[in-house]
Amino acid sequence: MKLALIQHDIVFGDPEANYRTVEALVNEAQENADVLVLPELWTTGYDLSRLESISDAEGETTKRFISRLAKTHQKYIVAGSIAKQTETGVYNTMLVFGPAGELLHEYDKAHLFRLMDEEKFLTQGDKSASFSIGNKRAAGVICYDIRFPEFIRTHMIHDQQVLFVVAEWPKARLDHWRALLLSRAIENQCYVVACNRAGSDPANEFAGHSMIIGPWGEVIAEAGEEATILYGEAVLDQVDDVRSRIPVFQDRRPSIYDVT
Ligand SMILES: NC(=O)CCC(=O)C(=O)O
Repeated sequence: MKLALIQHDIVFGDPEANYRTVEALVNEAQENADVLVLPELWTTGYDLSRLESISDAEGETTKRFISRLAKTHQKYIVAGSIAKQTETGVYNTMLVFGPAGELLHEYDKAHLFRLMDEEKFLTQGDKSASFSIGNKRAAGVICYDIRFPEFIRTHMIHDQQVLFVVAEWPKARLDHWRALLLSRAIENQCYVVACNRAGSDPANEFAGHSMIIGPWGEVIAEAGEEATILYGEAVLDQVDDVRSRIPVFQDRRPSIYDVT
């Protein structure tokens, strides 16, 4: 699986500008990738107080836009997340498209991050984060979700081999970002493909440092702080090798774990 992680600087509260940037970057990145990944809330950034006017009704505009790009280039696109307006509230929603332009998966961020006021403007979701890319099982979560190992584990126990993470993770906690991603990869013996944004908004400077980590915890590729496209490859058969070397999934004893 050849990957391209589009770590760009999001224009605050300006979906049209962000569509233009993402189209150019997808056109560039697709030449060297099978799967392209975008960051969290890439159409609006964290301009949460204006979501009434700038969020996407049912995600329809973004769905049409990404579907067209996926179909034109015949690639998978893990299209980060967007602010999706619905009758029950605005959700922070991940979209995944296949190479025929088909919507494969939609996931609403389950854990809202109070430090960035998400709970004041967004509604939390409770859908599954698991999906398939071709015949490979995967899961995809959004930023703060990576602080909940029990949530990630429930999405890795059915033979999922890769965990996608899309984020707007601030520079102030870069060390947490790296440690949490490495831990999720090592404990779940899976690839972690994590796309963060670059740049800043009125409240935060963001960390960049998108990462591709292998199932043994090895860093396959890591970006710096600046806007860039990070390329790398995931050899998914290696997941089975690692899981047979240290059979963590067979050795689990869920009957003695009380996480309630
Ligand atoms: N956008 C987010 O969910 C940020 C999460 C974060 O910064 C954290 O420390 O957790």
